[in-house]
Amino acid sequence: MAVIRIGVENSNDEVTQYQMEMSRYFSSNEAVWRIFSFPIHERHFSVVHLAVHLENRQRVYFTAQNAVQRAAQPPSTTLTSLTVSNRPMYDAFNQEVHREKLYDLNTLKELIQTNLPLLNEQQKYVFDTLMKVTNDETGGIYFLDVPDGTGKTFLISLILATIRSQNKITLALASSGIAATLLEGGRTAHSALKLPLNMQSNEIPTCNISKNSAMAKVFQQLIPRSTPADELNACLKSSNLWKHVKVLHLIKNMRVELQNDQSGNIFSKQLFDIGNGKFPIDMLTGCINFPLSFCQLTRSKYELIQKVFLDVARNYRNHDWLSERGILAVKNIDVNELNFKIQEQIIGESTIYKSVDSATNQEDDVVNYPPEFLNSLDLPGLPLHNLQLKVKSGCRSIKFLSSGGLPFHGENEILDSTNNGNFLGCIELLCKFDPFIADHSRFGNKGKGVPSYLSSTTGDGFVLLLADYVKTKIVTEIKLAKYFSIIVDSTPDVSNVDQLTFVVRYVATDGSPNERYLTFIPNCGHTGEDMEKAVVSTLETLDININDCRGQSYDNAYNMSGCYKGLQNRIKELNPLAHYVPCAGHSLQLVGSAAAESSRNSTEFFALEQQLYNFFHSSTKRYGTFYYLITTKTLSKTRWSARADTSKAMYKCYKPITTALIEIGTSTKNSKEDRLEAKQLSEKLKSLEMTLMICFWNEILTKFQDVSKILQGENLDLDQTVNLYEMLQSCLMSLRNEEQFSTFESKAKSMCGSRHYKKDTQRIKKLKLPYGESEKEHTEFNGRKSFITDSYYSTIDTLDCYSTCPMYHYFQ
Ligand SMILES: Nc1ncnc2c1ncn2[C@@H]1O[C@H](COP(=O)(O)OP(=O)(O)OP(=O)(O)O)[C@@H](O)[C@H]1O
Repeated sequence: MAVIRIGVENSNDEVTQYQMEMSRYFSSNEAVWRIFSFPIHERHFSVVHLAVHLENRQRVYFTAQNAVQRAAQPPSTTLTSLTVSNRPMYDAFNQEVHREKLYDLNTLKELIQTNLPLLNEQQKYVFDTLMKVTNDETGGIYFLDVPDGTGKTFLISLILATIRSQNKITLALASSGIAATLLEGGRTAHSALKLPLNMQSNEIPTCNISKNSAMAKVFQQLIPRSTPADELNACLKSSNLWKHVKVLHLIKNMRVELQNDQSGNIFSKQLFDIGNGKFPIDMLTGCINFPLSFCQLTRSKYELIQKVFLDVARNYRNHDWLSERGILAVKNIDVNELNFKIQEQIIGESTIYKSVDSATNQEDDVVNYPPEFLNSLDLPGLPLHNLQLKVKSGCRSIKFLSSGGLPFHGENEILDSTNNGNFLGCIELLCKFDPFIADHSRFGNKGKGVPSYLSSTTGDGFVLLLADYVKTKIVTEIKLAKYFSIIVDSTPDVSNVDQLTFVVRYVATDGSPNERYLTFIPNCGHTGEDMEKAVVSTLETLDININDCRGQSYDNAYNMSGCYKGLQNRIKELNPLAHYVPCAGHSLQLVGSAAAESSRNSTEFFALEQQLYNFFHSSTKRYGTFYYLITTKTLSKTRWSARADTSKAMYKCYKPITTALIEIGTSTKNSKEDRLEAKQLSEKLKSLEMTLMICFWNEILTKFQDVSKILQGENLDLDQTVNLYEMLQSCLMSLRNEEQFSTFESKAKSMCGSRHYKKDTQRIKKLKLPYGESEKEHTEFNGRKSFITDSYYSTIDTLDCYSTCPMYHYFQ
């Protein structure tokens, strides 16, 4: 604890005493609090522990150097600054004057015209007295000694309006924020007079009241450190100033007068009597005893809740019922306790929402005002840091829809309309089971300009909040993990906007590998340089240090993998430890694509697959009759799973497909073109070469597909990748022999019924021999041998080429 000691000359100097003990803050509120002997407002205790004294938050400003400098050149106080003519002060003054002249004169005049004739006799007297001294500019100190309900707010508002309507300035100041809100243009005294309460910019966050100043003398008078009797003597009425104060009274209770509320009248008188000390004091406890006629007293908070909020579990949905009742409490702590007790009686799961508090001036104040300190504040007018609520169905629906990537909105945003989309549909469904949300939904969505929790704007806001929350969580995890790798790829979305998908991988603190999507970057360009800018700026925005990047994985396109201008090399120039690993799944697809084009028979085989797909899908009738024969997937260059599915379907349903094609080709119910196309397809399909291709590719693609699926798993490591490749390679190589080919061949022959290769049944072309070569020197393969060499082996060799390709070495 930092203690500032000030030399003592007068032992009765209360200000010094306090400064000596605790370095506490002083204000007039303190005086009033002590005079009245009860706290007027929880957050307005004038004796406040400085941040300097809060545990673990010490702020010590004085060092050996600045203490000397401070003594030589003391900083100017708010008051002394006023006397120095400087530009900022002048501007601030003008601003204040301007602010006070902004009132709408017509509205003020209307208010005066309406309320002035309503004043009762006492109010009129007070009004006339105060307006006279204002107009005469004679001035004075007036004390309005009035009990509650006598119309002081009504009267003061009228006085303020009258002065302001004359284009004059009048300040409505109150010691607490709540009191200030009751008056038009009302402000707290410390805000309007710039009393030094700003602990952010003020290095000495105490009142600048020097020991011998006039203000210190006032404090000495007001707050003696003695017996209650001394304190009474020191109250405002005993002050020297009091003889200059003119006291005005209002007695007539306007609430009773206007509403004819006699119980209110009795209560008001009783309060008055308490104030005047007319209630007897219990000698044992020193407290006053309330008479039995004083209100309806309850013995516990629970009983009070039962009396005011009877059967709240059922009635809370009735807003009119709710708006008629409330429990007032002096302290926020009691208000919160009552709230929780009432809430407990309502059925439903409650959720705690926490505020996100941070100092706006990130550079300096983050240290002085840590979140723990900000969260500990219990400010009037603001919810607590921990807010417990029972409304969440709307948020849950948003979470459900966004996690499933489902569209939210429909053609309109009207509840109970058929085309209002998934979100309002969910709400309508919830309304059937949750009475609370059903009750809330009766406010509906009134449309533009009327805020509603069910509007698309609010919904979008929630989605953004959820996205932000998830993103922040991922970034926090990355920072905890420290090292990470990035995966980036671009692809056009459904609206044809090119999106760069940004994914990170990291090992969480529990040792599990995590792969998380972070963001989409639209239209960032396709060159390595463009991509580099996008990646670097994204990491910067997310406050992730690129130096902690240990890996990069992209597809094998040149702009990504290029060893000079590719993204991988550019990132490596920034951080040499960011090793590049090409996408294993993508490498396999590329090898597969090359193999599919390695021989004429392979190309024809995949073309036939596509033709069959088109043929069956082009007619709904055909599709309806034969849908079970074919896969619904069209071939894709990059998605090999589609090819694997189609080949499998062709292999498994070879017989039914050929039969169906023959049926279509011979039935006169079909058009000539369809019959012709079906015949051509069935002939192609029944050829020995195509049937061999079906058997062979089915075997290969099934293996590729299995490996590809494992390669896409998020828990795969590089060792496993290399093992998988090696396994696939040895599988392929085990197929590369005539014996294995014979197995495929006999299977194909039994499937299609044909025993001959096309080449063997065709007329042998006469060869054009180069000059000097004889026909004997030239060996012509038969159909089988040609197929093995040109199609079977060449496909296997192309597939095997990954073992020599650079990607494979990367993995190794
Ligand atoms: N002369 C008047 N004519 C009509 N209504 C009046 C008059 N004076 C006061 N009222 C009404 O009486 C009610 C109580 O007045 P007001 O709130 O000004 O009293 P108050 O002394 O400030 O009360 P409290 O001490 O409880 O804050 C208000 O509804 C106010 O509009």
